[in-house]
Amino acid sequence: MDMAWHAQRDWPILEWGLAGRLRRDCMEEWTRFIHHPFVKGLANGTLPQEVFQRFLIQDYLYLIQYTRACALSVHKSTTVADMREAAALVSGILDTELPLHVGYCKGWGIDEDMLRKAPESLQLLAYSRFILDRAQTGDLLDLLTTLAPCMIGYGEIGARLHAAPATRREGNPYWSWIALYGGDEFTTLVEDGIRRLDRIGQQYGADARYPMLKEEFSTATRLEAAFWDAGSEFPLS
Ligand SMILES: Cc1ncc(CO)c(N)n1
Repeated sequence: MDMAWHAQRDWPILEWGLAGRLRRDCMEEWTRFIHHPFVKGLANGTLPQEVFQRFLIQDYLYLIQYTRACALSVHKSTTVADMREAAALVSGILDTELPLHVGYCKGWGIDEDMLRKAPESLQLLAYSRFILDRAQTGDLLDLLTTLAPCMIGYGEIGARLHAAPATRREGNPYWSWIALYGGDEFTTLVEDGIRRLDRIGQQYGADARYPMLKEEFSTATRLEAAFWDAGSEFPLS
């Protein structure tokens, strides 16, 4: 029996609509992102703790920049319904995800002061400034397309690792990370994001603009793949 995880069978919405088309057309970059050695280290628990800590610090700084870009999606919305949806995502990150991240870092011995004082890595600078550029110069569709690999990719990684028989559960220090991104709450967020991208795509003429959208999705995916090494510049302590 084939035990491998297939989006088509295990999470079909991943292949649906505009997001599905972009993911398929950028499969080479996508594979490098979601099957990165860092992800394998999370799955089998062999990733060195210090490497994970340095990554978490950069990821916290990333979420702040990501939230600033999301805030611009409120400004770019042209209907009150779209504004509300965008604003809900901004408060969701500020009130739920960021405090969770701070609590999670504390469990790994990283306090808030360390988070605040940490220098931004080149990977973070490149990725966040790319997102903020698309957020400032593009419209709502450019922005949501640029933000899509982040949300969908972590959702797919979470779902894959959660389901894979090869993933170590007991005694794996990274199981809580896997459970978060493979859990129901994050899964629902990703599914809402996939539907929203498709709806905005239809509204904003995605078909005619597809080459540019593909470029945005592809670049963001390459930057996600590079981001696994975001902590590598900075030794702890
Ligand atoms: C770099 C990165 N991409 C995606 C996510 C998912 O929120 C995250 N926390 N960090």
